[in-house]
Amino acid sequence: MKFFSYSYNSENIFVNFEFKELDVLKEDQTFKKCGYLGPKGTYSEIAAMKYFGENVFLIPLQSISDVFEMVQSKEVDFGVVPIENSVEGSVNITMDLLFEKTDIQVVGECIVPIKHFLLSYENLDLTEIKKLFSHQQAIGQCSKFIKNRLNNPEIIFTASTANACEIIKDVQKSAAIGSENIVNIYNLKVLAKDIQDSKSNSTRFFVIANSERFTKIEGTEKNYKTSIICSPKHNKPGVLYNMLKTFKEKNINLTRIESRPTKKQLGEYSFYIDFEGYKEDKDIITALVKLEKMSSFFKILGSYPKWKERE
Ligand SMILES: O=C(O)C(=O)C[C@]1(C(=O)O)C=C[C@@H](O)C=C1
Repeated sequence: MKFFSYSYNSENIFVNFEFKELDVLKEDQTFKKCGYLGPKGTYSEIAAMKYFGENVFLIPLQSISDVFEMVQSKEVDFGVVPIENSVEGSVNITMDLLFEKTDIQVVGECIVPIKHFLLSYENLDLTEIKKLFSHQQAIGQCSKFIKNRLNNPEIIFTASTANACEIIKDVQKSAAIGSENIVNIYNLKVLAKDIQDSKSNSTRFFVIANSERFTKIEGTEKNYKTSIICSPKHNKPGVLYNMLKTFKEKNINLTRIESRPTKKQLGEYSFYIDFEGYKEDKDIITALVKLEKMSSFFKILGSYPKWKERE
């Protein structure tokens, strides 16, 4: 497995990155390792720093799928992946990998306010931008700004916002959408600030770990959340109603419900449900046992302390 490695000049300005084999890190067991969607300067990195502080060694990876694989193979102890945004909704790749991958547990959540910047290596007027690069989620979160303030640039989706900043280096009259953090890393010019459509734009991230390794992260039981996935056994009237009734019967408060196609047959869905409480609470066990009996697919993703901003 490869990861990004960075070089900086004497003024601490990013000059280059290269891929290195992960083996070089295996020697260093002092820090826990956390993989995230890189390169350096992504919102995923901000989420990882916010969640772990100085307590982990951050390893930028090339895709969300690599983050899952590295956690699965225990090459890293944790992974941080985006799960949903307040404007654009679910991050489908993460949803699908949570469904598909075994040995993965959700052990934490983190919410990051997302403030997008329009960045370039050139001093351009907004209407001079011919090509605009960024992650699909970021482009979606700035759609009004792009439509109203730019002159219909070609839009190119990239693996991440930071990846967009690397690519535009070699493209004339181009700009990227990314975070404020990235400005100094790549020595970019800021063409516009706060360009997201919603002032309260924020993204929720999951912290994942290998289920074999994981021991409970401390929190007071009443402040836990649990995430599950279930697909109803039969497609008949009232199925979803009956599933949700099991939560009402035990007075369990749902905080999110989303669906994804099962990919087997049109019209068949899996439901991703988050609710308050710990997976080993008595009432929650009762509700989940009942729910599992109604499901053709059932998976407890994990219980984790509700996100609280730290002072
Ligand atoms: O590209 C990045 O910077 C990421 O960390 C990915 C990602 C996402 O997939 O939603 C994370 C937060 C923002 O919503 C935009 C992009």
